[in-house]
Amino acid sequence: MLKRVLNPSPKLGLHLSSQLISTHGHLDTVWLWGFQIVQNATCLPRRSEQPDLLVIAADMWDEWFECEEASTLRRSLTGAGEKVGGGPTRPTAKTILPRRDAALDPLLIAAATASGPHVTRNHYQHDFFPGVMLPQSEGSWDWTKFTGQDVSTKSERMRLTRIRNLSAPLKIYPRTKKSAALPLLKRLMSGFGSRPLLFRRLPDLFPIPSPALQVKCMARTRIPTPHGPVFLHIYHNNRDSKEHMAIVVDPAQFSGPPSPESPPHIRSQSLDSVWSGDETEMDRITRGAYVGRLSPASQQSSKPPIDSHRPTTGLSDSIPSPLIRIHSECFTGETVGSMRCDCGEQLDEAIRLISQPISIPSSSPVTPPKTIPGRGAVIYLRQEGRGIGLLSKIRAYNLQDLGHDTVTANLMLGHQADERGYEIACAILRDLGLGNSDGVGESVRVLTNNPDKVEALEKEGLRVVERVPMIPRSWKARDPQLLDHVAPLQTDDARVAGATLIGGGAVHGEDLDKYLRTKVLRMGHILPLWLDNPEQ
Ligand SMILES: Nc1nc2c(ncn2[C@@H]2O[C@H](COP(=O)(O)OP(=O)(O)OP(=O)(O)O)[C@@H](O)[C@H]2O)c(=O)[nH]1
Repeated sequence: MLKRVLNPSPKLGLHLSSQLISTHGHLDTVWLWGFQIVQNATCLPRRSEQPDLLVIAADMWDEWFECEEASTLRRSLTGAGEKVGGGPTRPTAKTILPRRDAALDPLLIAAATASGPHVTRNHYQHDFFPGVMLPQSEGSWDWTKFTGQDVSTKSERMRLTRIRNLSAPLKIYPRTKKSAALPLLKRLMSGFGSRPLLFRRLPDLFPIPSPALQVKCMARTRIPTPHGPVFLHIYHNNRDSKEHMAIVVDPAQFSGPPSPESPPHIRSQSLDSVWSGDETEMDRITRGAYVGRLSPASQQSSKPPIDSHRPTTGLSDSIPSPLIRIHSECFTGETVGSMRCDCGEQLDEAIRLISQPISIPSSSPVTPPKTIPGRGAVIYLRQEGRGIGLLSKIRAYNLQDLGHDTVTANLMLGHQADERGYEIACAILRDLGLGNSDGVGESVRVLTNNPDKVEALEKEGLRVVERVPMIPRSWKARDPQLLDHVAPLQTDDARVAGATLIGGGAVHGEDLDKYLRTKVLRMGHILPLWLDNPEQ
């Protein structure tokens, strides 16, 4: 029954669930999960993600609300009894929208109801399905009806006209608290049939408590880099479907367990824990829960609780806190080698700085200082384009070429200047025993010029003992005095260029200068501004 009401076109719904969830992580908005319920009401919650949107034919409302599946759904969403909060309010004529077609078109529904203003008609065409414009492709908007006939038929011509209408130039919808896309939704739905549809965000219907954030390290492995070995950790979480990462620098782990005077190893608690009673040694080793360096001759799985999670209160004050960086994904800067920004360079520089050996002064004048390997981590968050996504960032670049700066370009596209969040990063840091939250774990030094980042970390309860600036390499090259700002200090001659940074060395150029100036002048980044012309 629920299936019939919510999903008049099961084939379409199934396709959406599987394809969009797997390939369009940034669209994990409401309606998708709504469609998941449609497919199988018993599959909730999937990795604790909750649906937000329910699409239902208005004339089926009463029937749906009374049916057994709806009760099950309500119970599974709210974890409470049947009549939660008196139930949803009855639809009124005002809130009912005319239906556009006999079969629901989830692509349009998605476009119209996903909350971001980035979801425009253009977005619908280009992003949801690569083949959406091709009538013959499987991605055409209603392939349940697709019979392979050519476009000379009347219905095909009408459909193509509709699609063309949708390709009007990009229009920016202001971001509002509720769905910014309602006007778009109304326009999309108008003129197609008369059966009314209801759109309801599930949180409006039932108060759904959002689950506490959890992160879990799914796998870890050793990666040799030009700066030394690192351990790459892949994390899953129950907030989004992205694979965030931690790049841990801690080569001391190759030399056996730490002594009581040396700092603890930086290890993931969730990775080292036992996942199930029947987990074998090989299972643990394969997912990276091993100690030392893995080789054909050395295969020792970690046995929880392992030493790295011991309290650090007895540690010598002369051992500096681990150096960390919270880095946001930048495909253009890190993979393509774009010189519009310095993100690729920053990633490389962060790993280099964290890997620098640490000199610990001796308490006695006769004993020489001790050197320990560098230690810390880069938390690599999949928040491309300061959280607006790659597609919007690319559009923003075109607006920048028209003369707008990075902040204005974001705003013109209906985004905020910065849409990132650091909750997941903090949870990952805690899992690694870093951040000294609630008195557990070490406090950290953070590599950044962005004061908002430090504030966000501190708000999450992490203890930041120092902000270490990141000076762009090209600026350092122009003004050797700037070298003083980087600690631990290394001259450029001693720097090993990261092999992953396309072109190596420092990024530079007019575009980068504009970008960096905007960061300082409009985003409050703490960076001694390099000006070619001090009069400017
Ligand atoms: N929207 C937008 N994002 C950009 C642009 N250039 C780089 N980015 C993104 O900016 C993010 C890096 O953030 P930044 O603001 O450069 O630096 P930060 O991490 O806040 O600060 P630092 O820690 O000092 O580096 C990455 O996700 C990049 O993809 C741009 O022109 N527009």
